[in-house]
Amino acid sequence: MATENPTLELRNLRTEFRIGGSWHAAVRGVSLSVARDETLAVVGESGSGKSVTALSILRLLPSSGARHGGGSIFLEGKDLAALPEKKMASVRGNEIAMIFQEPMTSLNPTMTIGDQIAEAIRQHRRLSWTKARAVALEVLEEVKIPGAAKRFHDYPHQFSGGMRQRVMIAMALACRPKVLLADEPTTALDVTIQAQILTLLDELKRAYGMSVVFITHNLGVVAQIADRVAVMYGGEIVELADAAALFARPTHPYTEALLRAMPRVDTSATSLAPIPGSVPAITDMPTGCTFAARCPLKEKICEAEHPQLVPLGNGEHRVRCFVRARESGEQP
Ligand SMILES: Nc1ncnc2c1ncn2[C@@H]1O[C@H](COP(=O)(O)OP(=O)(O)OP(=O)(O)O)[C@@H](O)[C@H]1O
Repeated sequence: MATENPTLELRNLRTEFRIGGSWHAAVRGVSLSVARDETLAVVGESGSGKSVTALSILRLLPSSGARHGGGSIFLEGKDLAALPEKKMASVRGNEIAMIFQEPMTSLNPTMTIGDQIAEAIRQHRRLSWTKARAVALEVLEEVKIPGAAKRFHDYPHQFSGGMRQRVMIAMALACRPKVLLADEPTTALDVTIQAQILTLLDELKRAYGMSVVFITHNLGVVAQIADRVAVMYGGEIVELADAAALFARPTHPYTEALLRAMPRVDTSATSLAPIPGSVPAITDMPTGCTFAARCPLKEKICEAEHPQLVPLGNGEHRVRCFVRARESGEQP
């Protein structure tokens, strides 16, 4: 889907891992774009390639056993895949920041919260400790930590899970990145705290004019935060659409199955429909459609040929499915 002047754009990105002496792709030709002020949710089951896509953008994959298998990663037109490592190091944290599911693993338990944020700022900006601490306090206030000035001197274990995630967000946003990659940042939190963090991220995105890539397996979270959605399966995007269009007209059978597996608060239905089968291993990718083995609509062609991501109607909605494309009159 074309986004005008995207901040971040992936074109045909491919990432491979070496397993048992040969290379296998975990990200298989992913193209997407995210504009300023936009939240793109990347959704899919465990193993569908969401995290590897995010780590590939930051070039944070292990240097042995993983490789860039092709494609480009444009940040405001600059191809990160082609940058020397030294320049890439300054992009990380400065222009693109990332937050993860479990803040405790990223925080230093022996250092106060304030000093950790100040240190993160000093890695990218030439500021004195006094100035960096002042900026750190400002960002702690921006992420709405109550009594920020006092909590500045506390250690990570003195914070609740939700407050620790706010600290991680403060640290990520301290250098005003253009892009925030958020990998399941609310999964470990209870629903109320999760909703508060999603609201905070949305406010910060607007305030700073950021682009957010939000990775989750939870369509409920997608409904709360996303402007657009990329559904991933088997290392590929299988459906790409505006969030409203995706929920109104889910088209790929995998998206439909994800929606059926999603708990709902607006109906009395209590039974969820788990998706039978599992995501294929990267060592065992089928030649045809990656979802064919689990698909209720499967036809002969689905096992024999690989479908392309084709536009439906006005092109804002795309799907990688022979059957759905044919139904809508498109040729995959
Ligand atoms: N270091 C690695 N070496 C080999 N294979 C890997 C490695 N990291 C990830 N993979 C494989 O790449 C595929 C995609 O994994 P990825 O972590 O991106 O999925 P995901 O959709 O983010 O799932 P999760 O929500 O569990 O993180 C999986 O099949 C996984 O086993």
